[in-house]
Amino acid sequence: MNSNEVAPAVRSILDAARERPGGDERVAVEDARSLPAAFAAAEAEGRTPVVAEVKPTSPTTEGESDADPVELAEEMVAGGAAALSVLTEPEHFGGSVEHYERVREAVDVPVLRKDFLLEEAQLDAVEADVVLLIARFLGDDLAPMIEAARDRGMQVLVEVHSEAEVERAVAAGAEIIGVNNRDLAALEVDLGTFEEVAPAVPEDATLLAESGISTPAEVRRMREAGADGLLIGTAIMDGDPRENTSEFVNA
Ligand SMILES: O=C(O)c1ccccc1NCC(=O)[C@H](O)[C@H](O)COP(=O)(O)O
Repeated sequence: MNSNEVAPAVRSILDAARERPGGDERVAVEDARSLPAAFAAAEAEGRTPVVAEVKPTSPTTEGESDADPVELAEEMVAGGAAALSVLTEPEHFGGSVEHYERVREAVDVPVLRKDFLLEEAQLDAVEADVVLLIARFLGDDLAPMIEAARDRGMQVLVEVHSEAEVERAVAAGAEIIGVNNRDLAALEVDLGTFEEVAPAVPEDATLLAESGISTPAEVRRMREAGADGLLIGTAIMDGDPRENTSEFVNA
């Protein structure tokens, strides 16, 4: 990976990620909650599968939410979220592993650990149902990181932004794939990215559309393009998280 090809904010995120320590001991997750099963259950109940994100701030957000992550998470679940995503990146997103632990303890849906993981030991910072691994940043380390996460009992969401990255993700063994509409080189969002890249994802993979989804019409657009589920942060955090989640779930 050439970190010069990404926006300065992303370079700063990666520099911080390289410095972050791992856990003291190897974790083993015995009771990981299945993300595909949670999506299937939502579908069976007529809900659009939404992964609602607890995202206190970000490089593209003004200000920082000081709301309690557990209260936010409970509101999102009450609004019908099939799963949650919790930022554990502290420097640029206001997240923490403590937020993750408290949220996972408080809810019974699968919880994605959203971070910029670069080293195997960083998987050991907290027991997680699902971890995000970003194809662009892991290069040849993608397959060993997927294996290391699975060895610990975690599911893996592999994030891609192009057809070439889909091919790499599939070759590395990815079964849950998220197409990020946010270009990490320029931090611009284009929902056309999902429409362009989704056809390259194998039918049997669980496919998520990530980033920039801000209206029910955009949820429907992503679903028509093949999304099994949607990852939505900013548009749920902005205002009433329960009402916002419910609007997307019932899109
Ligand atoms: O959200 C950002 O500003 C951001 C900047 C740099 C790298 C990653 C970033 N976001 C990470 C994410 O994956 C999003 O939090 C997630 O997909 C939700 O996106 P959104 O619904 O647009 O908040």
